[in-house]
Amino acid sequence: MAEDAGARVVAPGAEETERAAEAALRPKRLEDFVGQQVVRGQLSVVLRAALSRGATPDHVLLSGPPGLGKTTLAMIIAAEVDGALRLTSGPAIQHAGDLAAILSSLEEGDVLFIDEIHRLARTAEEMLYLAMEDYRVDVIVGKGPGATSIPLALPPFTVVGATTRAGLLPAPLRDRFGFTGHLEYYGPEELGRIINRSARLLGVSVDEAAAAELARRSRGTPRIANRLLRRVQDWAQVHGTPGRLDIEAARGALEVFEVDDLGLDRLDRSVLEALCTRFAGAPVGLTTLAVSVGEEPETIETVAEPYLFREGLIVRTPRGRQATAAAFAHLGLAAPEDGALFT
Ligand SMILES: Nc1ncnc2c1ncn2[C@@H]1O[C@H](COP(=O)(O)OP(=O)(O)OP(=O)(O)O)[C@@H](O)[C@H]1O
Ligand SMILES: [Mg+2]
Repeated sequence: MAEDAGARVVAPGAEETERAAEAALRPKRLEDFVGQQVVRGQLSVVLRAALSRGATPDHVLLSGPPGLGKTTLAMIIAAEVDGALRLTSGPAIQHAGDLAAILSSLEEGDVLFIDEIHRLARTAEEMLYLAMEDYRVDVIVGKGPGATSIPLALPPFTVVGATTRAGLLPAPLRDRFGFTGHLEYYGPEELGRIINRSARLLGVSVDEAAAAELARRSRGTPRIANRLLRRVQDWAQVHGTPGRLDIEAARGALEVFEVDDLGLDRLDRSVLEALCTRFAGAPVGLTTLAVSVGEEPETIETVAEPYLFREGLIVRTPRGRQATAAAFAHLGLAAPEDGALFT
């Protein structure tokens, strides 16, 4: 999700240059992880049970839109069970051999984090099934007809998979995770807590009104909340009092960086505009919509749509995506009167 994050301040993807800033704000333990009550509670039981049994915890799958804390939770899991964290990702594993090399170097109690696990190569997927279920990997030695496969036993370890597209995971892979946590968008109160925590870590003071304004406009996403906070810090540095983030600084930064009243970014708005204006409120297929706003269908589906659905700005009908009356209202447009709208 890193492609276009630089262009839009509220894009939920993480950019390379932002990694350090993000790492500094990442909670390290489960108790510092704000919100996600359900997943946090479930994970806490899974981890504590394993710890008290002296066993490695079951494999964990984390799914949800970008920026909600999947990578953060993977790191927390490793810290909580005191296991070494090994990081890789679906796209980084081009061949089964790449995965075999990683698996055969694992040590007991390691936590293997596989980001974007839905993009794993098919051959690697099959190898992973075996490794997750039987703690075994078949290493192929030699080439052609003379190649032989040598089974290698692996020490017990935990796979933590992360995906923005749980629906794309083949069922056999999904079934090998003992626990699946679905991360949901955060509410304003939780985002407010995250903003206050981050401000403390950044050594700036943010007043209540400013924190509330940022929380409301962070698109339910901690990554965006933290990013907006840093932009407000910039604004205060240039136009206000350095280190003092008040409502004026918050509003100033939000205006400069074009974050609208609902926290929608340019992509969100261009999706809404296409649905409301170009297609006049009629249902539109995903591919047509993607072409119309000049983005990949996957980006529309994983980055923009989940939040627009949640906010009731669009609905999915059997004939495609459709803008709601709330979308027309948000754009300041009159909704069509012929009852064509879904809601
Ligand atoms: N519950 C939380 N409490 C505090 N901070 C959080 C929380 N969740 C996420 N963050 C912050 O948001 C940032 C983004 O989180 P993270 O990288 O874990 O998202 P992700 O789900 O892995 O996103 P992606 O799908 O893009 O990989 C982190 O830097 C972290 O500081
Ligand atoms: Mg991540």
